Amino acid sequence: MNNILSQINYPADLKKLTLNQLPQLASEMRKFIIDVVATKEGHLGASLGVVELTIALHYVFNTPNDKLIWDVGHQAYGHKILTGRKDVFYTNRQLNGISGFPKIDESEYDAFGVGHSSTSISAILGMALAAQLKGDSDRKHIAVIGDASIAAGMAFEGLNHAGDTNANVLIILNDNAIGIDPSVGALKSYLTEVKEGRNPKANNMIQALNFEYSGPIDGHDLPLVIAELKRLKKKTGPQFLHIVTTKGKGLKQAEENQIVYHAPGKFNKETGDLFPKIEDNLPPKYQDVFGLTLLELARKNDKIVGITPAMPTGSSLKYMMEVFPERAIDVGIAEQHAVTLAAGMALDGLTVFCTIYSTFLQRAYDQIIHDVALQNIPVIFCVDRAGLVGEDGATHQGVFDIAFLNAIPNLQILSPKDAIELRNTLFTLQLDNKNPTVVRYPKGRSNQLNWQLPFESLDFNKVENIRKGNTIAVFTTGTIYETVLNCIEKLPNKELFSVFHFIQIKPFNKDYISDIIKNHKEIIVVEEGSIIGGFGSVVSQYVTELHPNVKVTCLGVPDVFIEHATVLEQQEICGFSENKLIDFFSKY
Ligand SMILES: Cc1ncc(C[n+]2csc(CCOP(=O)(O)OP(=O)(O)O)c2C)c(N)n1
Ligand SMILES: CC(=O)[C@@H](O)[C@H](O)COP(=O)(O)O
Ligand SMILES: [Mg+2]
Repeated sequence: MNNILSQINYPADLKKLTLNQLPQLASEMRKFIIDVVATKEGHLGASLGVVELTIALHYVFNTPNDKLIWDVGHQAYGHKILTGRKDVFYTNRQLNGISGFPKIDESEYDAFGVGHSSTSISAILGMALAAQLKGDSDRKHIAVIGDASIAAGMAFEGLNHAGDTNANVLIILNDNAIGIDPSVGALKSYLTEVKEGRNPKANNMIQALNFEYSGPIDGHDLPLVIAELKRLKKKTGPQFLHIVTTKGKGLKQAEENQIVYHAPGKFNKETGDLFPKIEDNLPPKYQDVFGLTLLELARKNDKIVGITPAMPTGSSLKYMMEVFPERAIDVGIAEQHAVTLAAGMALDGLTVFCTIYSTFLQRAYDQIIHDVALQNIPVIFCVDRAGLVGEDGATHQGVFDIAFLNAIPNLQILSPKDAIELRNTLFTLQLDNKNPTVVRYPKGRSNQLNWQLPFESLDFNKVENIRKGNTIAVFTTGTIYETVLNCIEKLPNKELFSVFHFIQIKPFNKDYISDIIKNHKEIIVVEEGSIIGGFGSVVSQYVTELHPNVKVTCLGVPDVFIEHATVLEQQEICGFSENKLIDFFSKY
């Protein structure tokens, strides 16, 4: 029964409620979020944890005039529901539906687009300083940031600057002691001690940065949170409020199993139980091919270490962490640190596998260039979620890595075509790796049930001729090769097409291209990455140089941000879904 929520579409409606009605609204909002996420999927635990805070913020402040930024934004479902998107919330993360993250072009209440963590303090400070410069002293500026996200370097850069201003900013630390996986680091220990009243220096760290600190308070005590926000609203200068919440609050299973219920997939909305997963006869996820193979290799090679910035579960480094906790490290949300830490360890003779999602590796670009490639340090970067990622959408696409990595000297870039090749790539690299190397693999499952075969060493320079045709050479790299091959086998004119798989994108095997060109008139490149600067660009560059009469056509991700949808829909939009490829090839 959404008796109160049914009357609320905007904060103005919320403000008409009495304080006594708000706890009932909180419980209706939780039920609404659970009902929708149970069937449509998405991020659950974080939004359940901030229902009271969300209500309190929109009750006390004057949004959208006052600026409110949610760090990462995976906890902003309640915010979306209270700011005009309740009726379309069922479209969350779907094609043409609302985004799973705040987005400035979706609503005037979304003050800043988010998805990657730890940006909120800098952005809100920017707005607060802009207001000051424009002579607006009334506007308020609030950023909500989690305990895992505040530990990142960028958040500290923002705090350091904000504390040196008299800007009207309120930073709210939503401390639930967990990120996706349990929070780590000395800051986490400090916050735990503050919450438990064990730290005699309690709050000094924030106060030392010149913030007025308040808390820790119970973030589920709605009257208390409202009273505190009202008090802080009257203040000027940098304020910091520390609230303590429970991730998954209100759904027993989500509170008890916070890692799984961060984004649980479909579940029973009445009981909260996950639907039983029949995973026994499914091929492995690529992340598990990485995680389980690394563990297998680490058992035999004691030089192997693993590093993840805050994604032990998502990257499956957790398997190695369970068995070799001292050799597999979660550094928290700290991609830049992870890369340079890897450089330090590798320089001392360790075989370092640093696993980072493609989208989050963007944050460590300078570290890859300056700390690793420039010094030719043989770190092995395992770049997960490389390619289209589906429902997380534009902020999380792993489609730029080939383009941004290709420009870096000394780097070897590998894109195995399937699970077995990924497994053998990892095996080969730990035998003897002299250069910094990137191994890319996508989100989702492979198609190979029996993938744990005896290891084989690979020659990465070899280009594999997977199918022989007589006129057109189709070049692919990575797992998209399979879609390409399947399409070609269905064509009436299939005798035209040869298919080649390049596991190694860089250094590029240009000698082999000359061989291929002797027997083909034209080249088509298909890749699951940005067309501009991607694998196709490299092919075009060499072919134009060496064989200017040979035509090269590139299919890949066009020069636009690809929004949330399923991966198949995104492939359709980009023009390399099965249907689109069949249409394309059959015109030859
Ligand atoms: C730069 C970056 N690295 C990693 C992630 C993946 N990620 C999304 S949410 C999250 C944990 C956030 O934890 P916290 O800030 O404590 O928020 P909570 O989920 O507890 O509300 C992580 C690691 C990200 N979004 N951005
Ligand atoms: C909010 C966020 O950044 C993560 O939760 C991300 O959605 C994880 O992606 P995967 O689901 O692919 O692990
Ligand atoms: Mg947290």
